[in-house]
Amino acid sequence: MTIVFDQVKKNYGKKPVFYNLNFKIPLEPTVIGLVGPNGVGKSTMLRLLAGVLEPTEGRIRNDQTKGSYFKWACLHTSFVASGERGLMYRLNTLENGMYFSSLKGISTKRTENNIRKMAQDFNFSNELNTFFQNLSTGLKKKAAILVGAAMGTEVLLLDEPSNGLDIAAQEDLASFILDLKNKNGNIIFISSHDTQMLSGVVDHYLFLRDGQIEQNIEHKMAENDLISEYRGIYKRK
Ligand SMILES: Nc1ncnc2c1ncn2[C@@H]1O[C@H](COP(=O)(O)OP(=O)(O)OP(=O)(O)O)[C@@H](O)[C@H]1O
Repeated sequence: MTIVFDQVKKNYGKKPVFYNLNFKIPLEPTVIGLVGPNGVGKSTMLRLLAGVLEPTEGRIRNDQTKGSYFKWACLHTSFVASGERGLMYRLNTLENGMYFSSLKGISTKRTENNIRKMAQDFNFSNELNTFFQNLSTGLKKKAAILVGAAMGTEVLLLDEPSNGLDIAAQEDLASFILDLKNKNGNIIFISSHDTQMLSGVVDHYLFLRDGQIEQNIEHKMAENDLISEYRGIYKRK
């Protein structure tokens, strides 16, 4: 199964973000890093993949599905927003998991069980019953990632997942992402500026520039190589 971008153009009002995106992403267990400077379109790309945004022109499709991409994406992708947004403030993490699963028509019991299980690996078990509004910034981030992952969709879309996490939580996140890929077979897209986290987990990089994919690098990179590549592409000294 493959997600295909056919001549995708995306504007906000008159402002173009993507001009003419043509690429294919095979849906196999992998971690894909979206990289590029502020404002280049990483979050927009994740939202297009999630079906939250529609292309202004062109089409996104799944090569195995006849219906609309939006319908497929609702059931098969989970988008975890950056910042402290994303979950319902007056629900705890278990309740949030059940709430968002019911919106997607996914088994709430399965999500609840997944959250309890995954929380152990993610060092979050003691926080499961805390209202989202009462969690710290980093713990809100963890809660949102946990809920996204526990819904069990094949594709997980993480927007700046390591922002606000302390050092131990960053390590938890990296091993959590690798487990999702290796044990659950997930396809994980990550938008991030965190070169250390990226170099630890990413198998495939998409460098965005000027409304296009400037470089498509299908292998892991050590952090120094990633930074050199970045400097080369964006002409940073
Ligand atoms: N809802 C919106 N309405 C209008 N313009 C928007 C909207 N969302 C994003 N933009 C603009 O689209 C461009 C791409 O934004 P996007 O958030 O996708 O970039 P990004 O690469 O994720 O940036 P960052 O690294 O700062 O998070 C930016 O110029 C931004 O100002």
